[in-house]
Amino acid sequence: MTDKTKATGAAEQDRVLIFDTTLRDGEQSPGATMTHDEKLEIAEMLDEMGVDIIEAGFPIASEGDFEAVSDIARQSKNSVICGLARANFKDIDRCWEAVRHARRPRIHTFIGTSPLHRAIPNLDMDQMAERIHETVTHARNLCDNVQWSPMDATRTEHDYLCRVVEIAIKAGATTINIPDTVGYTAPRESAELIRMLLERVPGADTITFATHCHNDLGMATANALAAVEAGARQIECTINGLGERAGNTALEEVVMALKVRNDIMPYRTGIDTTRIMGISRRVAAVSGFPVQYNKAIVGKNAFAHESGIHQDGMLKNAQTFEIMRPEDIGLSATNLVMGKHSGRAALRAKLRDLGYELADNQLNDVFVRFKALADRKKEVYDDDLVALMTDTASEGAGDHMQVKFLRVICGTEAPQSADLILTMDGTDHQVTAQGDGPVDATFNAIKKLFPHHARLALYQVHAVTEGTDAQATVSVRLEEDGKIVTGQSSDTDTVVASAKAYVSALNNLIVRRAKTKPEEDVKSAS
Ligand SMILES: CC(=O)SCCNC(=O)CCNC(=O)[C@H](O)C(C)(C)COP(=O)(O)OP(=O)(O)OC[C@H]1O[C@@H](n2cnc3c(N)ncnc32)[C@H](O)[C@@H]1OP(=O)(O)O
Ligand SMILES: CC(C)C(=O)C(=O)O
Ligand SMILES: [Mn+2]
Repeated sequence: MTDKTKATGAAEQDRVLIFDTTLRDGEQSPGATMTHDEKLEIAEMLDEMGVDIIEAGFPIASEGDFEAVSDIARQSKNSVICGLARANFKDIDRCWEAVRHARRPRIHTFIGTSPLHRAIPNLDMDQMAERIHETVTHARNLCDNVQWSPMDATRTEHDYLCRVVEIAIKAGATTINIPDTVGYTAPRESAELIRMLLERVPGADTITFATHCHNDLGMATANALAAVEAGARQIECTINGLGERAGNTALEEVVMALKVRNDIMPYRTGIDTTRIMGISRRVAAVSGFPVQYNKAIVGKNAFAHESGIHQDGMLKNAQTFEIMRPEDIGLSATNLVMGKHSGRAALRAKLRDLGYELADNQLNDVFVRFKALADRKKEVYDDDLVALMTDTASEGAGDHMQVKFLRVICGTEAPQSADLILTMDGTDHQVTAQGDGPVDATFNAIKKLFPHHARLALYQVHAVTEGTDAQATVSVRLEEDGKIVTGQSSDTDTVVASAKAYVSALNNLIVRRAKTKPEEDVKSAS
């Protein structure tokens, strides 16, 4: 074993560590905020799929971030749990307080080292070098697993970059991450930078180099892979490439590229690739960022063939037009067409393919919903079933209210109006309200029955499948006193889906209030 493999903890030189930052850099995408429970769920899925390091959040950023990182640390099984901290003792202490609950904690501290970024905290080169020495030393005194990042490394002078990387290594950093913060580099340059650091920095062979790329010029995956070929052994990435601006390197892309082109990139990851589709769908749902149809690996069209020559080739030999098998990323291997004549056995098999393992009583419940949907739709597609499962998961047995009846009058003559019956704690309440459009009228009706001050932070609709009988999935995000809750629902009627999503968010809000306020306050607030 070489010194380098000792430092990475990897058994062999060909092992590339996967560092997922969906919950930190991914969540920084404007509008991608996830709730506490959603973060825990995604972290569990990341852990189970074999992600080596999960960056769970930025603990100093808010109480919510701190709680999320602490709880993810507590629930972690195999993954290293990492939190982000700026280059100051307060951030680092707060980060340690959160990650220390993990079986394998890591502190990730960073500072911008390029000329543009050095000007922000107004530090000259020497002062910044001193700050790096102090903060990495402090982090290392708390935790034996410390990652340091020179933010905007790809626009930092090489001599200065070598100098600060050496300081961080001497102060005890075990991983040095080289971020292309603004997605500026290109593959050859990305590789040369890692090679240059490995050659010039004393001690570089004792730590792991990581690559952290952004997709501003569409090169995040290529840049990350180039860095690996030059010696980086940790790739920082996010599910679906979620992240600031144009996003980060997509986990599914680098992992599948290393698997499919192992002949020319002989590196291994520890990822169970059959879980890719499941987590991609879940991250899309909870972040409210749908995956574009032609997205590599996880896009709806990634394995779809419509043109005759392609279909002919596929029928004769799938390898003619497919470089990987759909099953490898967890896409349905069976070709069961689901509709109103399907039974429980087919539904169970189909849901298993989609990543849902159900007990008998759960299956019975889902089957009733499936039949109701199949009565309204000719064919129930995989995405319809995923929407159905998401709906089932977001409805709790202890929900305070449910939509019982909704009739909306809409059309060219304003105002539109909604007749609504909500069952609230077992009692039906009826109301009529008007609004600017059917959804506005419906939301006004709900608000009349359940007055509140939560702000509607997001209302998003997308069609689950094609066709005029397609289901609509609606996501609603509400914000109250800095706390965020979401609700989701699907229905072939967009307004019904909207009403149910709004009510689901309000049910979550009630739970949230109960967790943060004394009993009496909760009652009076509603
Ligand atoms: C490239 C990246 O992804 S970096 C991570 C970016 N992520 C985020 O910013 C999300 C979370 N951030 C937040 O919640 C807030 O910005 C907080 C809580 C961290 C800080 O909030 P505030 O104290 O109000 O500061 P604000 O955001 O206005 O400005 C950032 C401050 O941090 C300083 N700073 C920024 N980066 C660093 C760093 N790496 N090390 C030390 N200080 C830093 C800035 O100089 C500025 O301080 P100043 O106001 O004294 O000049
Ligand atoms: C905090 C750092 C690693 C970052 O996200 C970036 O530079 O893009
Ligand atoms: Mn980043």
